[in-house]
Amino acid sequence: MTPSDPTLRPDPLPEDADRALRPQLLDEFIGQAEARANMKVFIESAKMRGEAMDHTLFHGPPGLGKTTLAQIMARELGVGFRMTSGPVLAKAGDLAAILTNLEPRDVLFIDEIHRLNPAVEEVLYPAMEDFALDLVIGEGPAARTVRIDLQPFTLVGATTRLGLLTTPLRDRFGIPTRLQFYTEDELNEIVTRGARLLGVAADPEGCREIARRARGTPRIAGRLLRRVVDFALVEHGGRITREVADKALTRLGVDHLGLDGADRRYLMLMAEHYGGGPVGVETLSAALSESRDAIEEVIEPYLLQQGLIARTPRGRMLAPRAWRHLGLEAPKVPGPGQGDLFGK
Ligand SMILES: Nc1ncnc2c1ncn2[C@@H]1O[C@H](COP(=O)(O)OP(=O)(O)OP(=O)(O)O)[C@@H](O)[C@H]1O
Ligand SMILES: [Mg+2]
Repeated sequence: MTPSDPTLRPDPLPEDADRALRPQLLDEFIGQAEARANMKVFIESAKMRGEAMDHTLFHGPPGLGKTTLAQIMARELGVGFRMTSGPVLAKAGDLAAILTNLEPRDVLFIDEIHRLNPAVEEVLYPAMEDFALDLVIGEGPAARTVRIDLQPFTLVGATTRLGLLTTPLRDRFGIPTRLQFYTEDELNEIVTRGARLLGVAADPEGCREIARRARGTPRIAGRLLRRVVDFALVEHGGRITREVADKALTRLGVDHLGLDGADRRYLMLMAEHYGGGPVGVETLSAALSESRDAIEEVIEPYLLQQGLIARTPRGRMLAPRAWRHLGLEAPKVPGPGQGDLFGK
């Protein structure tokens, strides 16, 4: 396969420094202790057996390390890494071309696997199960199926929306792995390591402040670190202290819980216009001019994890913690349907 192949898009790295901060080996990867310990065993076992590792599905909110772990897997297994994504694979033939070009035991990474077109997904079933490709030759009554054997390979899928995967696809992954938001301590380690790799002087309290406000997400931690470095260099003599981090993050609109402008707009809308809910996601999407996907994949998971909102069958609701965070008084008389949260 040549680099000009449209299905082999380059790794989406927004900034060069991203590459420098990306852990290369399982032991450098901080956090996700449970997933990492399991992966270590599965990788070791596959190497001992000399077989392709079982198909693995990473799911969880954006920026938690799905792509990074897929690359680490290939490196630790000592096999090739091929990368594509659901929306890029338009036709069954696109995927067939990639599959027939794999070397034995290669890792094929399909990002956004919930966005595969159904015709492409059908090709994947026999490929995953039997390492085979079923080609239909001819049309009408003369059509017949020819089976082509593939090299054994490991499919690694990544998705932010597990619920959108079809059951047959989901069932074919032997190792489904959910990635969690990172703890403040883990992010602190990531930020400290990042500062070291970027060669900037940073106080422990400075790193801690960035970690606390990174929304549980390594990608955000890396981005905030780079912005704080900018402020530190230009306005504060180059050293990251707690004060510098706090000033920089406040200027960037990141509050003490790590919420950004989009998060606060979401919470304020619910508080000011809907009395704390329940509000349907479509209503929120229209009022905020954000896509429903962005709301469900990017904004809500962290707000839910932080106990700022709750999902109920009738829609989203603000939790008491969100009212306190916004500095607003929660309505005294629960609105209709608020019994779920206020213990009616
Ligand atoms: N455990 C970790 N330790 C250090 N850095 C990490 C860790 N996990 C992720 N990162 C960094 O965070 C960034 C985002 O990671 P990655 O691209 O793997 O996320 P993702 O889950 O694939 O996100 P998306 O869903 O948007 O594709 C990368 O720059 C990576 O270097
Ligand atoms: Mg990714």
